[in-house]
Amino acid sequence: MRLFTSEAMREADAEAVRRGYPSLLLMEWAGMKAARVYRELFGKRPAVVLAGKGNNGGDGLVLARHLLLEGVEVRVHAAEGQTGDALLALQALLAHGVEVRPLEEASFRKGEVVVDALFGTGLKGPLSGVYADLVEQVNRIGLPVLALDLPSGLPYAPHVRATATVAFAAFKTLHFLHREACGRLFLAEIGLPKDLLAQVASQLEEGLPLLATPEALAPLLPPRPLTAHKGSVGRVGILGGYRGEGLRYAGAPVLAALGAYRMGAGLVHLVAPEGPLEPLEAVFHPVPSPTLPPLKVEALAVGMGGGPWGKAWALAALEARRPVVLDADALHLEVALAYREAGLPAVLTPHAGEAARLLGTGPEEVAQDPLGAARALAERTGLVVVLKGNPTVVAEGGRLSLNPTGHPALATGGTGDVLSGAIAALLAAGLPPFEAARLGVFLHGLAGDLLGEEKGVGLLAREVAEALPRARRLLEGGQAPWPFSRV
Ligand SMILES: NC(=O)C1=CN([C@@H]2O[C@H](COP(=O)(O)OP(=O)(O)OC[C@H]3O[C@@H](n4cnc5c(N)ncnc54)[C@H](OP(=O)(O)O)[C@@H]3O)[C@@H](O)[C@H]2O)[C@@H](O)CC1
Ligand SMILES: [K+]
Repeated sequence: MRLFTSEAMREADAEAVRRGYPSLLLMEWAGMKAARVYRELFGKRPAVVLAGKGNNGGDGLVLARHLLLEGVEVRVHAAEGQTGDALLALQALLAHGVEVRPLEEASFRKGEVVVDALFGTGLKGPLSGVYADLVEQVNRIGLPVLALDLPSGLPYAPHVRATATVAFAAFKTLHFLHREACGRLFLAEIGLPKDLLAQVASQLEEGLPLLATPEALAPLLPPRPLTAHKGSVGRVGILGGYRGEGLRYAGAPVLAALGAYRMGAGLVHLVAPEGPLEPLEAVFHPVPSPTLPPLKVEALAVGMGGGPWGKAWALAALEARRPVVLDADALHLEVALAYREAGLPAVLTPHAGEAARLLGTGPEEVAQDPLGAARALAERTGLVVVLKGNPTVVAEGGRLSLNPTGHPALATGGTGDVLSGAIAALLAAGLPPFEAARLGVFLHGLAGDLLGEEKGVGLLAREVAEALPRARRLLEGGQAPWPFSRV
């Protein structure tokens, strides 16, 4: 599924009009579908609708009319100065005898639901003055909020924090970059000519990001035939760990090994300094320094807990000439460029801080624009980039994919090591790096979701590895939960 930008959405709107499709019909459907979501979530609770003067406000005025017709008590506060379709929506509402009061006089009553129809895709900069005050008041007041198309103010601050958001025609990247502000997500089809969105998406020079959906990912799962044996389904080498200068990183490679096995690896070779013999299922290659012993593997994960050895591990692993996941201490520009030079498929898995170091910017800049940062790093290195965060972004060249799974409980030591091992297992099973990264990230996030729901905060990384088979089975069985509902 493609995620639209505001510009792409405007282009879709314009293309519909060029084809002779009346835009008022789109607005009518949008308001009607939003009213349907309102009734589903809030029944007959009274509504207070806040409408801007643009088309987002127009959608809100249509919703007000539909709620009214269904017997819901509605109060409306609207900005002045509607034109075009929004003006027609206002006239239709006034014809029902509804009083429309100024936005400045907006007030809120106990038991009401706020409908946020102030701004959608047409917002051009941060809110200020009366709009900023209103949005802050809505957030403070604690009533449930249904946002139309986008929570008003996004991507800037302040913005509405909604209970639920109904996206019209397509999801926008903002919905998945700001999940917390959107609440529950609904996608409303609003009657655009059938092939139009796909046509607009295909014409854009800079491709639209993908959303990683169960539908797209399930077919990538490596098959497990009856004849499978441990040498036929992917063998993984893990190179990591560090011992010296009063420091010892022993756990990270073990967690990566668990991630690989739980993602279905047939055999894991663990190359690490002398340490605990875990997991029992691995083949151990204790080494006194970062070197590459002869290994029969189809893919490698390198760098977890490597500390000052990280770069040496990564450069040594070049000799294996296998697809590789480069994580943590192996993340250096020089290393990435060496893999590119060697023509070896590699997946880099930085968090915001590591990505900032590789790009020569600050973590704040990366967090502000994760799509741009992931794309820039993928272009600079020529490799696949998994920029970990909420959401995690996977990039390869100009291709971008946002991941909708993942739980705040995953923010704990070692979960990144599990992810590296899991992606390496998928590489070893033969998936191309972009696909291995998308699938690994999705299942790792889903494992976190399952555990987060059951146990809440306080997970151990090894538990995330243990939950990977359950996540995989849900995806295989077509039961991986959708991150949204359609109306
Ligand atoms: N695409 C589709 O297929 C369909 C789209 N639909 C709907 O249309 C929505 C987009 O509508 P839109 O383009 O009219 O923009 P919208 O979000 O209402 O805001 C524009 C207004 O905001 C103002 N304004 C801007 N920045 C500001 C600021 N910082 N601070 C203060 N004011 C600011 C700006 O003022 P101006 O700059 O023009 O003076 C203008 O008045 C979309 O989200 C969806 O809900 C549906 O109806 C069905 C089909
Ligand atoms: K809105």
